Amino acid sequence: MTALFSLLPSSPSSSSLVFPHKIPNQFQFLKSKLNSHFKKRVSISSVLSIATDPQIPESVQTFWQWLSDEGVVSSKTPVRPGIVPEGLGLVATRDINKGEVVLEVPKRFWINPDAVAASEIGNLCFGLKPWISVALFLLREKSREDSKWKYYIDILPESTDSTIYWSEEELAEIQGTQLLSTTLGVKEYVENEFQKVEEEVILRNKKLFPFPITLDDFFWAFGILRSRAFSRLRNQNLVIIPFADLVNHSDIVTTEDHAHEVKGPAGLFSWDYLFSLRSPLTLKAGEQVFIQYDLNKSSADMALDYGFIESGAKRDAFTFTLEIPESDDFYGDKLDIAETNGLGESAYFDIKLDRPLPPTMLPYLRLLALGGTDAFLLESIFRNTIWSHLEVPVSRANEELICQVVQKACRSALNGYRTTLEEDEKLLEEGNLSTRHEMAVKIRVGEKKVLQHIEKVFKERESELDTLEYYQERRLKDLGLVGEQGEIIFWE
Ligand SMILES: C[S@@+](CC[C@H](N)C(=O)[O-])C[C@H]1O[C@@H](n2cnc3c(N)ncnc32)[C@H](O)[C@@H]1O
Repeated sequence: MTALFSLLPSSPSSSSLVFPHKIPNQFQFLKSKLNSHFKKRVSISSVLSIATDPQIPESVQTFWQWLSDEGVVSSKTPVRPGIVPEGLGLVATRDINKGEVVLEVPKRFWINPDAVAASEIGNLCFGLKPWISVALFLLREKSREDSKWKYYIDILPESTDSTIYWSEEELAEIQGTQLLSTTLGVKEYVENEFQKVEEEVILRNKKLFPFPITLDDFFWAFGILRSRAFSRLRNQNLVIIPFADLVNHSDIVTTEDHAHEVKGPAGLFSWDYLFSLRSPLTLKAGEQVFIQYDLNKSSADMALDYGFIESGAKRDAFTFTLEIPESDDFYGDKLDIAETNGLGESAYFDIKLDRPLPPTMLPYLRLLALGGTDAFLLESIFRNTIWSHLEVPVSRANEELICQVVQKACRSALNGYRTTLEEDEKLLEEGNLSTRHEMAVKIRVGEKKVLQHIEKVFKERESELDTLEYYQERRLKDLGLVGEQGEIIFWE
């Protein structure tokens, strides 16, 4: 029965990827020089008040000083960097109103494909995927003693808890999950892209890349992009904004429109585009500024991109990948119908616990299962109306088949985990898990709950098969051949 169509684990998203590493600090020898350089301006530092905070690492103080020298921050800036549970973060220096601008960063500091194009490696990067060109740019700037972004790059983390940085042993904790297959897919993707760019760009341009770039370096850059780039600005799909990227995420924030591109003063005598960040929350002095990174990301997306997940089940999800097999007798017709209705040979359906099934999932399932005495619906005369027929049950056999196949797929996915839901819940209750282990268990719990939920939905549907109305009855009704009570009307 399952041969009718296949249910695959979610496909690796080609979007996320990363890896940690330690790049030796090539700038150590400059430090004493820089320190004396900055000491001369202690008065400005104390106005900006972070030099007096012993918790703040020297690199962050130097970064702050640089922002001050460049006119990006001043004594009026209502936030400063702080050490918070999420690593570095932005802390209010005075009470801040909801919607108030907390920082503005001129375009000349943004790191994006435009910055790459305008740089020495612009020509080399022409035609590369935007993220790859920005990754190369970041790595090159990281190695340069005279980089404009040096003080910013110095405060970037070596890694996050993203699953792409996990060891084999840590990954074993997510065995059977979609997150594992996505993570492995992403790692393979990054490795392949690295091999290509190493051969075609890095090794052929030793003058511009005179330092070794390893796969780990490339993963580092990739991870920085996945966890820090802003993507929803006007005209900007991939942009790193130094300073603004210190802002952490909180699920308390339920809107996403905090970042704006505005035109404004960007120095003493110049105007430029500014990245402007507004606080979505009212804050008291000393409280942390938070934003919402992405309302649509699942827990697995968050784990992969940012290396953390929220508590609570609202991001728990399972992606069903359905596919019209080429071996299907009606492959061509089904593909045509799917494509005419905005779907394809494969279709992905993200299912969440508290949400109804995606609206096109049942029609697509019914299409996949269509055959036998229902196959007449695939004939070309039905082509304009077929989708509306698929939006409601087609026949008992068709509906029964989809119920059984989906339940079977859920059970098989549930059997792929090393632990049961009960065992996972006990582990969480007992506590004492490392950050990554806890994340792994929560991901397993989330996926299993969604799978059990889907199984239940289709089990209930299967129990209602006798009460559903199918195509033939609807057709008879349309023709006036069935009465109000469902009785067939005969004529003398
Ligand atoms: C845009 S950066 C924010 C600045 C970052 N905290 C730092 O130290 O540089 C995003 C990263 O911050 C951390 N982060 C942000 N929000 C978090 C949260 N609510 N819980 C745990 N970590 C968080 C994660 O490591 C994430 O990859």
